Amino acid sequence: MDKFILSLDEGTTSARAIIFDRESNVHGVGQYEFPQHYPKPGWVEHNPEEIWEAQLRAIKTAIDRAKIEPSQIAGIGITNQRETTLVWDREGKPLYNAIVWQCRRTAEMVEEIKREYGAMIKKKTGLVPDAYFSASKLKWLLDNVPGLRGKAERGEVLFGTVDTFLIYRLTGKHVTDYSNASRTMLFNIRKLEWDGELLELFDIPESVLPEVRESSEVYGYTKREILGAEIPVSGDAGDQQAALFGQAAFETGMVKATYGTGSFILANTGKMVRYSENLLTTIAWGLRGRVSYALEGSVFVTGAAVQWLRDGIKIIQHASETEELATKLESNEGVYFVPAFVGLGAPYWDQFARGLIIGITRGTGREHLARATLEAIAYLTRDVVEEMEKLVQIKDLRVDGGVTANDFLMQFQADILNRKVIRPVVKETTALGAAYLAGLAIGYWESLEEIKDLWKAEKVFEPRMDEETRERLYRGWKEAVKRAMGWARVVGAK
Ligand SMILES: Nc1ncnc2c1ncn2[C@@H]1O[C@H](COP(=O)(O)OP(=O)(O)O)[C@@H](O)[C@H]1O
Ligand SMILES: O=P(O)(O)OC[C@H](O)CO
Repeated sequence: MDKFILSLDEGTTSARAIIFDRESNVHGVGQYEFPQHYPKPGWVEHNPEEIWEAQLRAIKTAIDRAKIEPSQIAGIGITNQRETTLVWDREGKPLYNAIVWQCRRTAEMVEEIKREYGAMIKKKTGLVPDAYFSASKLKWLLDNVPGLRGKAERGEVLFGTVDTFLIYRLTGKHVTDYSNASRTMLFNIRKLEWDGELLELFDIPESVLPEVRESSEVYGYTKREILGAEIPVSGDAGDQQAALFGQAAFETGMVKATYGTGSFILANTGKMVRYSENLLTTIAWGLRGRVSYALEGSVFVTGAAVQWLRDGIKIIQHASETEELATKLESNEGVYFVPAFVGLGAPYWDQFARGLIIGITRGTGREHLARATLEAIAYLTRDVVEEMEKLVQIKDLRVDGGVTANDFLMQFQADILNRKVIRPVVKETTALGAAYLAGLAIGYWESLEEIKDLWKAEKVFEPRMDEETRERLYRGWKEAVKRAMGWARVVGAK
């Protein structure tokens, strides 16, 4: 009987499950959204039970649609929204809502820590201190959830990112992988261990931490009552690292951009730990006794700005309408939109920036806002690629994620970068990367060479904008960003 790999892609807004075969064809997909909770301005939470339910339903739907038996699943790969912080007890019961990566509740705490310890943190973890990462979120939980610290000190609390929570529920094992650990701001990326000094700084008891493993190995087997079969869970990577893997970007200098809720641009730097002032150094994966590193530019809001046009100000009904609206105009006519809803990530790292639309005249309409939103996504990517280029030579950009369905944006991206933008045939690169990691651990795929051969381009966008236009547009963007920075401080908002 044919065997398949099941990949779980637990994202910020929905949980997906995808069944792949050896040629990386998709046989079944299940996807369910779950609620976002915003208890206060700038705060973002998920209910872990809602994540779990969505993920389980997605698994069952994917298996049904693929018309296979659970016993035909050779292995399971897990990939996840990163940094989002959960605590639960030994029975697997959540002790609070998950604090989502976008949540700003610890921004002030991190500003203080950054002033004194910024350089030390960057050296050890590769990260620019920010409320984005798990460390301050976990400290907040231990300091604010009644009784939690006491329980933690008695060894009754388990911490983890979403991968760890799912693996715990599926197998009963408390583990994570190098790529996810590298996003906590508690993990030493050179020594490959939890860092004592950082644990002390954030006041985190060691007993809550998961064991850190490679991204491709058997962590445990699914409990029989869940799927009626004991299936090895054998791959785990943060979603952006998994996408780099799924794009077969195995060589130094290869770059991918995933455009979803936010955008995440990663360059493989191989064995080299490269530091950039305004980018993150992160672990790409641990595989077959070797750790690979990456440089990352994390842009917090891109596709979410398109969602805001749809659900916030309601000027469109479907995300795809932005393409038609944008192409009604010859140019942006001077209108720029900086979607700094939760501050700005790479390369600006301004926790207090806020969204801005500038250049509005009486003639400004929906099409200008749509175009400015799509253009912003491309400018934000160029901001990151320019920083990366200072350290690695970049040839072209492999792209994936929901937003890449937008051909106007992909062409504009190629134009504004003056580089080829390549979209692959398999769009589910993140899930595919996790599937590959799971399959490599159990011999479903043998080698990286085999995987490289499976990667195929669907469309190549060639740059065709003249230099004068490109640089003039980009200068306008840089000016708009300056005006958005620090705004929450100006108006005294938290
Ligand atoms: N045709 C399109 N043009 C622009 N944005 C789009 C289009 N289709 C989807 N999106 C955006 O893509 C995002 C969803 O992409 P996805 O990769 O599923 O994100 P995530 O994994 O972060 O949940 C949404 O924010 C949506 O607004
Ligand atoms: O859920 P996504 O795909 O937007 O990814 C979120 C990132 O992992 C956050 O670092």
